[in-house]
Amino acid sequence: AGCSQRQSSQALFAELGGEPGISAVVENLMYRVADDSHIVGFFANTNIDLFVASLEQQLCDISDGPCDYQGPPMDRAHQHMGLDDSHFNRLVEHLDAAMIEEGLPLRTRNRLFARLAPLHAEIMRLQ
Ligand code: HEM
Repeated sequence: AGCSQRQSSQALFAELGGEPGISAVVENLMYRVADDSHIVGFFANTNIDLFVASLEQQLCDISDGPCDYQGPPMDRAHQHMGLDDSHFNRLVEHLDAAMIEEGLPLRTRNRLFARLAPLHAEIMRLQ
């Protein structure tokens, strides 16, 4: 019981492995996106280095890490891309698979998804 109490009070950022952990997950995610013909087209004109840096910063920020997300709000960042739930769910599946492969336990993955879930409405707002 002592252990789980300590674990539940640990910042999500630390559970994710800090910046190296987040960056490993994001890199793993990008290989999966690159291999997925259902969504890779959205990134055709994207500067991947900038995208990766921005996503890492956002994940650090929402996991209570020492970062301030400096990118555009999620509705503007994704406006008029024609995204629907099939694209969103695919990205979430890849993110989960990436976190599993990087060794993150269910509870950590679920904690991150709980913080990403509210972004769904924002991302879909201007489609
Ligand atoms: C929880 C879901 C998502 C999160 C947290 C997220 C996060 C981000 C972030 C942080 C950026 C960078 C904004 C910038 O600095 O310019 C971004 C841009 C982008 N996102 Fe997402 N995104 C999500 C869902 C999706 C989905 C489902 C797709 C398509 C399958 C997608 C495609 C893109 C593309 C193509 C860009 C780059 C736009 C550009 O080239 O400037 N995103 N997203």
